[in-house]
Amino acid sequence: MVRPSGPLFGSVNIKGAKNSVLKLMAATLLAEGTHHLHNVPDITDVKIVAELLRRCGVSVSFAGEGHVIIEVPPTEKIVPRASLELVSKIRASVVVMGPLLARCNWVELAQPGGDDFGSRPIDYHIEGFSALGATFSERDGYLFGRTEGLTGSRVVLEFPSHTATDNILMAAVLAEGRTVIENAAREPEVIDLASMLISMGADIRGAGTSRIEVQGVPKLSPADHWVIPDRVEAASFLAAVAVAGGEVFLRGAREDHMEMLLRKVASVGVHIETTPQGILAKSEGKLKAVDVSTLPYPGVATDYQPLIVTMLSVADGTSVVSENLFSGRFRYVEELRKMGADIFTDGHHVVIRGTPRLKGARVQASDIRAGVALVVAALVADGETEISGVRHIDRGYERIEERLRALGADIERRSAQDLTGCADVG
Ligand SMILES: CC(=O)N[C@H]1[C@@H](OP(=O)(O)OP(=O)(O)OC[C@H]2O[C@@H](n3ccc(=O)[nH]c3=O)[C@H](O)[C@@H]2O)O[C@H](CO)[C@@H](O)[C@@H]1O
Ligand SMILES: C=C(OP(=O)(O)O)C(=O)O
Repeated sequence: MVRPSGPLFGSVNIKGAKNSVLKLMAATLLAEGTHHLHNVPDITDVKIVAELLRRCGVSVSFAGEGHVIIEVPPTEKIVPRASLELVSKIRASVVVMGPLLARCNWVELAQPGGDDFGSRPIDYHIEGFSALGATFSERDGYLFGRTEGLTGSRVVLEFPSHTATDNILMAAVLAEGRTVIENAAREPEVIDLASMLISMGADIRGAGTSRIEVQGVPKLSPADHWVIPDRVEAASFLAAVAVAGGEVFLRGAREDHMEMLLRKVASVGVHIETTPQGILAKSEGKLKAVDVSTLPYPGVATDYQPLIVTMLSVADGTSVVSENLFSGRFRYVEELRKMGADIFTDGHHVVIRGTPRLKGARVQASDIRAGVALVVAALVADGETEISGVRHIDRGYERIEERLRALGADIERRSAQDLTGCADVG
């Protein structure tokens, strides 16, 4: 439940990146022993990957304050299977494939289906593993991968897929010989994964560029690694300040990870100051229209798109936002319309005619960023907004309502029983 709150003030600690930590947890499978991860956010997706690792025979314990201890057994004690129950909860579970194939020479994974915003195939992952010498078969909705031992090869990605790059990288570090990944994803989270793998003894060059070279090593050692800050979480708080106005310090947020977004947000009318400790965002809540296209990193990420559209819904003028990664990522637009946004979609474009205020409504979060975008919209919506499907937000945001409330937002979490008329309350 959100009511308009006026400007936001204060400081918020940006937590560890969801899209990094899930891969780092999977990467621990590559080395026997005790791994330590720090700055791990307390979010549902982390709990699901922890459960997935446990079912593979790994021990995962949460030691408090973002410290997670992962104990990986010898190869013969690892069970390289990921069940439908877990894979269907979190698509990112596909990233256990690379490490399990590399470590155990086989893997069994429930086929990840579509997602909250459309079809998300894994053909690039499979093509990459096949180039390294794995073979695959399918039965009863499960994928079976086998290899006599992975061998380095040249992998050319048709598109710089983020998790395909992570997955192939993790498979390649223990493969025999040299692997080159061409048209690799360049996201900061790929660099974070490569840094952790290098600290474990992997030989990787070029992470963060389109060409990653890996020289396989026979064995890796356990990791002790700090997760990078979550740039999408930082952008979410930034969007909240942009629409509500105020001055908020995003402690830990890294300007070098979100340069293109910061440029766009500045052109919308938000004043940004960067310091080594984080990013200061100031806004009078008076925003200007701007056109935006989503692209792989270093372009403006698709994960920011619902937040950008929400900001532009209350900006002065008409904007066009083009979504170039996921065709189905506009489901929340209908919910923004219920809140009075003057907005329509045309193929992979959304046209937004800004209005000064929105109005409270009963709306439904369809995915993680859509959910948080509706929370942001509700900060400038007259009356009360009831957002259901909050479980999507909890996938990647730690106690979002408490942290927004600490900045002055009027927001509370109610249980399903407290809310009326909602079929699906997260
Ligand atoms: C856990 C995680 O890190 N999730 C992020 C990751 O998802 P994810 O890694 O799944 O997204 P990809 O970068 O793979 O997807 C990019 C595009 O490639 C297509 N594709 C991808 C793989 C494949 O085998 N075949 C194929 O056709 C996808 O359908 C999509 O159109 O990057 C996305 C794009 O920045 C982000 O929105 C997600 O938050
Ligand atoms: C789409 C996202 O995540 P996932 O790929 O895990 O669904 C996201 O983080 O915005």
